[in-house]
Amino acid sequence: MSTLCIHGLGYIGLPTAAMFANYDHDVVGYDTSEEVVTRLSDGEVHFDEPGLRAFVTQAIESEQLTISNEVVEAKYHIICVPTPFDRETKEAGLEYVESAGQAIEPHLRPGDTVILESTVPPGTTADVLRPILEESGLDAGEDFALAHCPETVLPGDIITELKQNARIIGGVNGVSTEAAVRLYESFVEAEIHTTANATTAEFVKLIQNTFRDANIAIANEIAKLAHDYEIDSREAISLANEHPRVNIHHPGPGVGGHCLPVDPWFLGQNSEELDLIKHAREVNDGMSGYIIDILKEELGGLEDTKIAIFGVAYKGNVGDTRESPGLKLARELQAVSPQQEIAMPDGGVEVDTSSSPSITLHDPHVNDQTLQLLSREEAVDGADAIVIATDHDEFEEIDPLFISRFMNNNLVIDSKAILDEDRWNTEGFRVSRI
Ligand SMILES: NC(=O)C1=CN([C@@H]2O[C@H](COP(=O)(O)OP(=O)(O)OC[C@H]3O[C@@H](n4cnc5c(N)ncnc54)[C@H](O)[C@@H]3O)[C@@H](O)[C@H]2O)C=CC1
Ligand SMILES: CC(=O)N[C@@H]1[C@@H](OP(=O)(O)OP(=O)(O)OC[C@H]2O[C@@H](n3ccc(=O)[nH]c3=O)[C@H](O)[C@@H]2O)O[C@H](C(=O)O)[C@@H](O)[C@@H]1O
Repeated sequence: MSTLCIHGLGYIGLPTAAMFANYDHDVVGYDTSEEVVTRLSDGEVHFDEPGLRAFVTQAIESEQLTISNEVVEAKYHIICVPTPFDRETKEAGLEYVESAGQAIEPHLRPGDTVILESTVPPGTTADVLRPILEESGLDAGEDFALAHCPETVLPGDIITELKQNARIIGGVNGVSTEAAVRLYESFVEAEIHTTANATTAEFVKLIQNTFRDANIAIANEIAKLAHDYEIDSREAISLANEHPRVNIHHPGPGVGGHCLPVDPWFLGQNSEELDLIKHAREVNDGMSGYIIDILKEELGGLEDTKIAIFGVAYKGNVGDTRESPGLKLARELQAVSPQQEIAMPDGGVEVDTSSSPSITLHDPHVNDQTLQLLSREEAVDGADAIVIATDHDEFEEIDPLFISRFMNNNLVIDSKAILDEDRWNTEGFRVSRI
């Protein structure tokens, strides 16, 4: 069994480190964050993912996985660091990939293999990471192997998908590809596909998420069309999907997470050819505006209203709020009424926010002190409308009769179509589905 150093112990690196360790490799998990290292060393898993705590504990207790704040020499280095998205430039930040490369370079030995798992724009492994590693005086493909092996696991089901998803591996040459394949074969149960080069593997990963994003954009546009024809978009989509070659996804409040809304931009980072893909992004980003229009129409305007948003996680049953549609909706609602500047007698200026809708947030899965999340009852107290923005299981169980006692008005926008509409109607609610 091989020695491995995993760089970055987040949603991807930590389960990957534990997986290799539980398959008898000697793994050192390295993270630059002192907090992450300390918490993991104390046996605490710092984010919410089903089954992960026990899986990591098993790996640490068997002494196959060690948590460290230092990079070590290893036969395999696997890079799972963030690739953040710059909303202004719409580009990938590669600074963490670069610093991981710089940290590996002094420890690199002939015969070692470096694998980049982070999601990156096409060309990153060959044009950004390779030159940094070659500062060591060793040649990629000759003295050490270098490959990209993108990660495709679904948050909420990471441990199962790590083993069961097909892998795409592309090295800077055939020897590099083979070295990476040999490693992943130790636990991957699905097929391992190889590509001509690392850039193809990077491209494949990005078009998978781009396809899903564009498909959801079609679903969102269908939902808006169906609304105009006064028909149920979900029923129509489900019936359309009875065709053997049609698979339309589900409409909703927009597309969240740090992958689907971001990867289409990574795909176009070094090309001028994004067109339909860019438009699909705009359709998905426009869903918060569409919900605001429904709220305005149903409430006769938003002045002095109170809107409760249920769900600020980016999707159901996770606690991650990156690119959250619920939070985007809250921000846009707060900006709906232009705040009036009032000239004061002393010559100063005050901002009158009295006409802006007031927003409350509720999410049983999110634990973020900065968001001022409220309990279910506090959030709906005096509210004119509830917007269900995430399909958490808990929301399906909400008792409309109980909720109605607190509310000032009776509107519910169910953007995920998870409520029992008849039951809510019976208790006097007007339910509008996306
Ligand atoms: N979370 C997901 O669902 C998926 C993520 N990805 C991709 O995987 C990559 C990692 O994503 P996440 O695990 O979600 O990120 P994350 O933010 O959860 O974790 C990244 C970790 O890397 C650490 N780190 C930063 N720079 C480092 C360095 N130079 N050396 C060692 N550690 C360093 C951070 O402290 C953090 O703990 C990203 O490119 C992401 O797009 C791919 C598929 C799924
Ligand atoms: C092609 C694909 O399924 N990619 C997955 C995706 O994970 P992620 O959790 O971001 O995906 P998701 O479950 O589609 O959710 C993204 C967003 O899309 C929304 N969503 C999803 C499906 C749908 O029919 N309608 C819809 O509106 C969700 O509510 C959420 O806001 O991106 C991950 C990644 O690349 O990080 C990748 O590993 C996962 O396999």
